[in-house]
Amino acid sequence: MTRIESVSLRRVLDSRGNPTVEADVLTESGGFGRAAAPSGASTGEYEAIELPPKEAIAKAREHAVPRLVGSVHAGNQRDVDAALHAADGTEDFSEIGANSAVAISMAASKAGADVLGAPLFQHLGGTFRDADRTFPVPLGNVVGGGEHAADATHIQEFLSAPVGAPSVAEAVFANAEVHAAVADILADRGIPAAKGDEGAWAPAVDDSEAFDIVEEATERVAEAVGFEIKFGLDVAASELYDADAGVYRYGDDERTPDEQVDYMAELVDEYDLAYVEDPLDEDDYDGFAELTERVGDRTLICGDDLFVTNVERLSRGIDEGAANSILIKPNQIGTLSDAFDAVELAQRNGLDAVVSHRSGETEDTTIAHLAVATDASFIKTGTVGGERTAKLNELIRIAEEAV
Ligand SMILES: C=C(OP(=O)(O)O)C(=O)O
Ligand SMILES: [Mg+2]
Repeated sequence: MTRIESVSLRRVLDSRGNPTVEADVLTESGGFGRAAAPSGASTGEYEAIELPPKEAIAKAREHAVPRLVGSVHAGNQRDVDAALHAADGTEDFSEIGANSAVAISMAASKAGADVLGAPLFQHLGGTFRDADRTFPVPLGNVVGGGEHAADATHIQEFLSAPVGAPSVAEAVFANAEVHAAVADILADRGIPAAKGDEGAWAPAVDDSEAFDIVEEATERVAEAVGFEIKFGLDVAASELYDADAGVYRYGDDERTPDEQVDYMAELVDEYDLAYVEDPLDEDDYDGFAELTERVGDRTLICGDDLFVTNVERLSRGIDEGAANSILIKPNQIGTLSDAFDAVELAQRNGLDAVVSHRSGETEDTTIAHLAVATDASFIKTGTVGGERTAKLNELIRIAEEAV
């Protein structure tokens, strides 16, 4: 029923205006799925390899498409993803490109769901998925800089976290209100701001003023909506770390690794942060472990560049107590099966999963379904902008359909 009849690949635009890979998968019974690869800017050193889209498409047409067409069933995601690995033959998808792999993997999952007539979250989550389970809380990027905007904050993302929201929809709307409140506060202070790659405000303020602004915005909106809104960070600390000098650079200020751990722990307590992603460099398992030991009982310490959705790096992190949550980005590892394996390993060991977009995105909504299917605690997918609201609006629809 779900045997693959054709796989078409093309270049389309992502939200930064760069070309990316889009895949169409058609089954013999007429099931259809389409998906496009996102793309990071603050990419981790250990991520699967993204090839230039033209090259990724040519290689996938040569090696992957012949293995899939006529032999693999789109409804069996493990078989699809095993065929992609076999076609590639490397550890990091450097032959066909993780961008081709993830586009095909996600498109096949949608074609499988289409044949079944099931929503994608149900196809991925399985028939015994508990309909009563809670939904992921959306983390909304409201102020940011780093690699996502020039002349803005050093910390890459300040994330609104509406942890007390009674529903997904109210959480999504609250994040949009925090984004708007930030704009009002910036205007009151006479600070002009453009937006960064993910739609967050990117003012030329130092990080301490950004904390002040985001704290005020979340408090204001929490009071108006009547539920708790905390906030969190993606420090993206690998981008701040100067490995030669062994220090983190915040403009002219620098912090040693020990000072960085202290600084992060102080921020958690000063602002009651709900979430801290990549507080340390991607090679610093020890620093992650120390910080998790100090504040992991009251916040999530999340590994993005540290784990890159990779079960081997995650296993080491579990052994060493580095982090109590993992960021899940399917394109970091290349297939949905690999992403699922990372979620399962994390959850079996008591870590939270946080499903995430990339800074370069498309209208693709697969991650909204993935977050619900895996019972992820949080989903990080921006606040405003069409490629971000595509996922947020899909979450609202899923929540309506799933009850
Ligand atoms: C979404 C992120 O940014 P990018 O896609 O640029 O890695 C991130 O670092 O979590
Ligand atoms: Mg990150």
